[in-house]
Amino acid sequence: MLADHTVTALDSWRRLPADQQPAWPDTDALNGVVAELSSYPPLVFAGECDLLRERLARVARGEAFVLQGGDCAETLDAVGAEEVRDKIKTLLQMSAVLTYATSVPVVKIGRIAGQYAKPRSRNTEIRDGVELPVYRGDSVNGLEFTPEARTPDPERLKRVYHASAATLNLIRAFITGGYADLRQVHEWNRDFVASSPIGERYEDLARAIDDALTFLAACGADPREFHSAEFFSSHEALLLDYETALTRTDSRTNRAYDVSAHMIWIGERTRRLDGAHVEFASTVRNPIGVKLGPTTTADEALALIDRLDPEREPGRLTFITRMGRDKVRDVLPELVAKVTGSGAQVVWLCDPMHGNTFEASSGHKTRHFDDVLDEVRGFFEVHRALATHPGGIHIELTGDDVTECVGGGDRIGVGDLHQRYQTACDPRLNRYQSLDLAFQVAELYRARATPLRREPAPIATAA
Ligand SMILES: O=C[C@H](O)[C@H](O)COP(=O)(O)O
Ligand SMILES: C=C(OP(=O)(O)O)C(=O)O
Ligand SMILES: [Mn+2]
Repeated sequence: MLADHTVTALDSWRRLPADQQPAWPDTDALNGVVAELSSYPPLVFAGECDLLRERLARVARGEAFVLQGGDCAETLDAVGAEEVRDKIKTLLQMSAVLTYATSVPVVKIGRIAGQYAKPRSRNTEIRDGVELPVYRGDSVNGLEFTPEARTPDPERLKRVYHASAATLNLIRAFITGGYADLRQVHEWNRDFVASSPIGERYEDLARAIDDALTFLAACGADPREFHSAEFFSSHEALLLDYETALTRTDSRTNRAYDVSAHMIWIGERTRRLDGAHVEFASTVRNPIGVKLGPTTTADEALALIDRLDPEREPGRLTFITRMGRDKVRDVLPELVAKVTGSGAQVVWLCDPMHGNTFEASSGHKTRHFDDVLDEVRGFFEVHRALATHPGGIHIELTGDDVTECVGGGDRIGVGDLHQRYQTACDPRLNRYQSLDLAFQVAELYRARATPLRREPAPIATAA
């Protein structure tokens, strides 16, 4: 179905400034790796990318909700079955909460199976007077603070390809092998319920889902309907050599697809209109996301639509806004109003993580659960006021019991951060905080349709 990679059409980005690319010490070595990757099989199929685009089109039309989540930075040593299962489990539990409470389909997209490259604020890091290149994700260099580990090594790109393939293989096995069967709602909670109020709240919901499934079965519904779920992969398309090497021309349509993931997104630091990342994304047919930070102007958003979604095709373009809790209510309304006014039908997601990062007194990079929730609340308020669709959330999370973000139902404090601070880059919500957030988002979604001001009902008078 997929023909050989044709270099020429896909290399138009090379003429343009490409921000955040590693300083690979040996260009020949990089080119050798790129040539090898270009001959590897696709990680996902073009038809699957099309399916996600159709699912996202429903979201753009206001008929479905997106849950996109996973690590800030995946690491090559965390591709075990347990790690992948626990992330999937967390996303499935969140999705069950959201689906049940919102009564709309939840499109599940992992930041997974390819999320290995990081844009950074600085090029170097100084520790005890020693200055080394900053960690840029496992596809570029190692986290360890040594000159050897921090030197970019293109061989890592091949390791990332294989790790992504292994992760996708596990995901496909879990999802189609019955693990995502809705009748497993209790199973996903098994190690959680006794110990926590959120686990208990989830268990109540799982019982309600069970009852609903029993009722449907009694009505004659086919239980196989609930056997598997749809799950899609995504990552930031940062390293353009890697993404180009994994781009193939689909022989059905003769269009190029980046077959490293179903959806790719452009980060806040690389979304410049005259830059290489926007150019690359414009040449592939996958659903595309763009992160929009607080300095984004409405004109920039409209120009991004012209570049990335010239045909105004619902599902093609997703704006992932990450304004910060203190700015979302001021900045987002104009963007949403002007984009909607232009007639474009984009998906709006809220990333409440990246605008709310701060350094705790302990020195840890962290986020407060209340700030995360407040940005989501602001996002819902803005969409409610404009009668537009709050399409979903984009979260950094893990299935592990980490202590990286403060607050939330289990009240992690700054003094607790050192206990299990395991992230390779940004602080993630742990499983408890993620489920907590899902319950709160579900409530916000349910309340979204309520008019802001209710006029008193007219009193009926007898004729
Ligand atoms: O994940 C996002 C960015 O890569 C990350 O927030 C950058 O962090 P830095 O400011 O520590 O470089
Ligand atoms: C780098 C990231 O975000 P942003 O581009 O929004 O800063 C990220 O999603 O990890
Ligand atoms: Mn991040």
